[in-house]
Amino acid sequence: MTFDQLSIALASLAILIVVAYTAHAKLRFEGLPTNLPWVGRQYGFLADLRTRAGSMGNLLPSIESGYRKYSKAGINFILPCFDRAFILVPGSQVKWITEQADNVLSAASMQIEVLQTDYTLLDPSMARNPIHETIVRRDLTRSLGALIPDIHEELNVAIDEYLGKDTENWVDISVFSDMQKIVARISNRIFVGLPLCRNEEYLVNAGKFATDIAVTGAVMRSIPGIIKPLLAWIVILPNRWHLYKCSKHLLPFVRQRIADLSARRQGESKAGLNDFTTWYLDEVADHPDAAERAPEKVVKRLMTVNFAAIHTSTFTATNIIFDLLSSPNAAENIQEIREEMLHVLSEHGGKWDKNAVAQLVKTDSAVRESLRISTFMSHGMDRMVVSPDGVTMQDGLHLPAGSRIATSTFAIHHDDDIYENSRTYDPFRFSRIRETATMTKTTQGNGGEQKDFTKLLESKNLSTVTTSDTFLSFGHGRHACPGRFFAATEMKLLLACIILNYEFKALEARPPNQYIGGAILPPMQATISIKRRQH
Ligand code: HEM
Repeated sequence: MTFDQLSIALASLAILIVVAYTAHAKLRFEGLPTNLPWVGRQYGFLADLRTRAGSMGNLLPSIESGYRKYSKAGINFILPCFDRAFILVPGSQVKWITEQADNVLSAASMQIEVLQTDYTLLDPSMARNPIHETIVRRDLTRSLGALIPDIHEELNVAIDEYLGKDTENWVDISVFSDMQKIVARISNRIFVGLPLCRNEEYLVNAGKFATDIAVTGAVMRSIPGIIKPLLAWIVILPNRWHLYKCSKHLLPFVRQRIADLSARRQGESKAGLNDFTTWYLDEVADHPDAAERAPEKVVKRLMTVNFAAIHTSTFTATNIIFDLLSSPNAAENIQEIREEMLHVLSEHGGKWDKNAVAQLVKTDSAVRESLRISTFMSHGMDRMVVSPDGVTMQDGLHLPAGSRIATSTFAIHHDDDIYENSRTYDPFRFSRIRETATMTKTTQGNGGEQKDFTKLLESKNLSTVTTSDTFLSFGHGRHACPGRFFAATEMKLLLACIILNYEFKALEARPPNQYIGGAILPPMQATISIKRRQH
């Protein structure tokens, strides 16, 4: 086949997809409750097409306007997106979402649909039987204290390598790109350990695989059901390629680890292995489906958990740095955080451990505040109604099976009735209350006990890992991000390594985020100036 013939064939295929898609997408706006207001919908000539096109650039203005007009009055509204419509429920209904059983409102079904995981993760069982979630929720969280020295060591090696050691000159660094490299390293220190967590080829391709899932997931969603399996093999070629590149490193590693663990079980080796791969292999050692422990499957689990960890934490780390450096009084804020770090370190013999990290109250507040103001989700708590009879909400609205619901995460986080001066990054917004609680505890006598207790409870609910119906960056309820305990520790230690080792030039303005559909991406090209401190 000549190049021209190939082009004509591909163009015909593309036209076929678009025609089929248009017919297919029209159906997705049907079956919604008829008595709800729509926000962002176009009417008249080519209305559906214009509505979908309009949602591609930036959904946020529609969500914010619907939030102000309807959600604040406790009313649901319909938000049309490119390939489906969501019913956006008010913040007051978030608790109701968390109370529904998984066979009524499903988080997994949404992930399977949005990311098209049956195709993009290259194995439907990854999302349909998410054993890795249990491992993250249970084993990673349980082992976090013991892993802090490893995380800290890896951070130090990574910042030396990526941010440099020049104590004489100011250096411009690309924040997003360096954070991505550092996050991939730290995550893999706890997924696969040394030395693989420092293998550039593996890390780069694991990051690319994570991007593939988001990108090819969006493409796969646009392909109608009948021809989806046929086209999938072309669309997910990048996923297969990056999996192949990672497998070259992961497969020998996993095979060796299986052998080591088998030796350990027989008492031949006392190796103290403490990472995701070990926890996963221990978990599936007696699994009724032997395929779960096949090295190829373990590799896919590692790729899946890399996907869950890398972009989320990279976006967060990038946002924290830009928020801090462009905050009012940036230099003073950073100095205050630095003093807290030095004080806590000196109280813990110069070493970071679980208690020391827990005492970084101001640092924690700066992280939570950035997750609040710079959440990367315009909507969140996405769920699909999966009970065949649908479900009826507290306000009497019946949601038929197949409805997709979500809440306005960004608008809730930027509501002045919930957060005073909600559009200002105030790094100590959450620590001020926690500090007051501690002071109350030490200065009040017996009469103050009750107040003390209430304050302490309140303060506990303000740490980065605590989710609520007004703090939704990790979701909320049963499906709230299980990796958040690790992520919060990682972010605080990352900040400690950077702030204790470098000076920064404050930014005059926050480089703007980018908005694509419902996603809010941090600035990916922006740089900052840093200089290594002389110790
Ligand atoms: C700052 C970094 C992170 C952010 C902001 C974040 C955010 C989220 C959000 C919003 C959800 C969906 C919750 C819902 O639907 O209610 C989620 C789910 C999840 N996250 Fe994270 N995440 C982060 C880091 C991580 C890390 C490091 C891991 C793994 C080590 C991880 C593993 C997962 C998993 C497995 C789920 C699915 C949970 C379920 O459906 O039950 N995340 N995350």
